[in-house]
Amino acid sequence: MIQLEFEKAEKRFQGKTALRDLTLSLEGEKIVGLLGRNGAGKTTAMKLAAGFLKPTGGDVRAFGGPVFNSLLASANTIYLSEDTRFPYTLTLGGIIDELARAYPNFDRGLATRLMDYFTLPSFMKHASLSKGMRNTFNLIAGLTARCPLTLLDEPLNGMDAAVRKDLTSVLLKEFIEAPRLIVVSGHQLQGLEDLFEEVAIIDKGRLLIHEEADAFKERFKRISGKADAVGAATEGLRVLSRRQSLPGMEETVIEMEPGTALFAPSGAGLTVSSLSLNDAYIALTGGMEGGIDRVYADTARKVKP
Ligand SMILES: Nc1ncnc2c1ncn2[C@@H]1O[C@H](COP(=O)(O)OP(=O)(O)OP(=O)(O)O)[C@@H](O)[C@H]1O
Repeated sequence: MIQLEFEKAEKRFQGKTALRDLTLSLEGEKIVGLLGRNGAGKTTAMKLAAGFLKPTGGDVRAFGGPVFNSLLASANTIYLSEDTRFPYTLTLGGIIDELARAYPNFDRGLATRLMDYFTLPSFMKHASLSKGMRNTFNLIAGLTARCPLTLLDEPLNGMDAAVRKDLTSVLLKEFIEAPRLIVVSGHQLQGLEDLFEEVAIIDKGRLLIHEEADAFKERFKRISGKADAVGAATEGLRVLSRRQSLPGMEETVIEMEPGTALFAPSGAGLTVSSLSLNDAYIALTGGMEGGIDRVYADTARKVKP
């Protein structure tokens, strides 16, 4: 069974620690969402998993050993991001030929049909594609290579809504057709959320949470209503954000301990709703209390930064 393991993995770049003490085990055929804000360390973690970077501390292992400098790991892993470039001289058709030579499970017929569907002419050069087209081609290549470990870094960046929707379906169909461990990283993964079996959240270079996606989502609730009623219902709970929606009205996001239930008295006029996975992780990794409203309020009141 495929297993990707980070054990106290650390990556420093000239004094800057991008990732620290990351211990995370991803196991089996599933789609995992690796989420985090800008600069959290997602790409660094993905590149460590791909064996593109050498950890400066700890270990990253798959296929029976450390992935860095492992030919076995390279042959069984594919990493693609919007920054992935192919040799300038190759056309898209030429890249498909090379991928078919490199990856034994590569489904060339499907890759070609998907390229036709997404209007990616095989005579075009990769470098002349638009950002969205390049990412679409990279995602098609990454999925049809059918590698046991498939690492997709921000795969839907730059795509329009229709293409995002279609490629989300491709991702699901590909997983059903050829189950494998697919790790999808990003910070804007709307549409993909329902495909994740597990989520791992990185914040400021550290692992914050690794949990089943459904259990994770269930723990976050948005409670809105009259400010005093919201305050009473959320007393003693972990409040992640609180904002005034209208004068006297409040909207609060809370995180509950696993296995606990929320007591919201009926008749208090409270609305309790679940959060999307995206909203939940944003609330969890939120910056300053009060959000952007606070910046404007402080600026208006001339509070020193
Ligand atoms: N080659 C490098 N040299 C110096 N610092 C780096 C290098 N690569 C990444 N970093 C730093 O490491 C941190 C994590 O970067 P990383 O690209 O992994 O984040 P990310 O979560 O993928 O961010 P984003 O969502 O913005 O792409 C950032 O502070 C970044 O500036």
